[in-house]
Amino acid sequence: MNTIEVTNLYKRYGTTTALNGISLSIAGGQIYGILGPNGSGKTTLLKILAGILPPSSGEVVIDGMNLTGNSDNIKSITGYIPETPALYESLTPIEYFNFLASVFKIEDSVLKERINAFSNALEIGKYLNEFIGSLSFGTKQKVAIIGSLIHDPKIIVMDEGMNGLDPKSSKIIKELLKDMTAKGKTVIFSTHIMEIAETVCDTISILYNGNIAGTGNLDQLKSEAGSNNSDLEGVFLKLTGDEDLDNLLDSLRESIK
Ligand SMILES: Nc1ncnc2c1ncn2[C@@H]1O[C@H](COP(=O)(O)OP(=O)(O)OP(=O)(O)O)[C@@H](O)[C@H]1O
Repeated sequence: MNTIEVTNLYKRYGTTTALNGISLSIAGGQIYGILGPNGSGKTTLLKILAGILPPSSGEVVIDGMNLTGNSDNIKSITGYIPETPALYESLTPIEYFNFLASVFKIEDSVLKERINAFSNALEIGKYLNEFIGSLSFGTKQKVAIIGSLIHDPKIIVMDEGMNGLDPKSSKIIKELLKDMTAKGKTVIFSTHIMEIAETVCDTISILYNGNIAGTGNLDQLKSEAGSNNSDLEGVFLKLTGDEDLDNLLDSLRESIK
């Protein structure tokens, strides 16, 4: 069974159509990448999948539950890492994790074990009692990631969640995501970093102007784009309209000489 079925999904903000009737099937136990140029609808899609933004129309079924009327249940099985961590600056990470533990009813001993394991792996032990507002962007991102995983969610939704992480932490998170999918969990994440998408994702969907421009593994995307010799960047550019790239570069070079 697919963990997530999206059918004919639309999201409109006033006169802007951010998602233009997209359909997707996301099988469980895989890492699913959402790529797309700026403004193509990635954040909108991920927020809808995380149950924090209502669609305008269309159907989303997650783990057998229709999103409409079940967003609380869906939130309880989902961990969402936003593009920019929205954390309580006046709490310490420990206070923030304790708050989440009370929301998700996590036992003390389990909570302690998870905090220890995550904070050792991501090397944030010395910041656990500092105010979140005083932490660097990358450390806040680590706190947000730990917070989103603290209730052991079945589905992890990351919006450019590896932004700001140093190479070691990024490697640890990538390995952790692979371990999680090996245990049957599903990870959906957006990124602009082709290397991450290419090395981590089992399946990739490329969004363009609120539509799906292509879906599949790298080989399937290459044949969809008709560019068998390209890497993911080449495929991405092909599927998202690279026709005027040379003209844009030429006129830029003209203007800076
Ligand atoms: N709250 C909002 N109100 C009005 N328009 C919005 C809102 N959020 C997003 N949009 C618009 O919807 C479209 C899709 O935006 P979205 O943030 O989903 O794209 P994205 O692919 O995540 O972009 P980026 O790569 O820049 O983060 C854009 O045209 C954007 O301006």
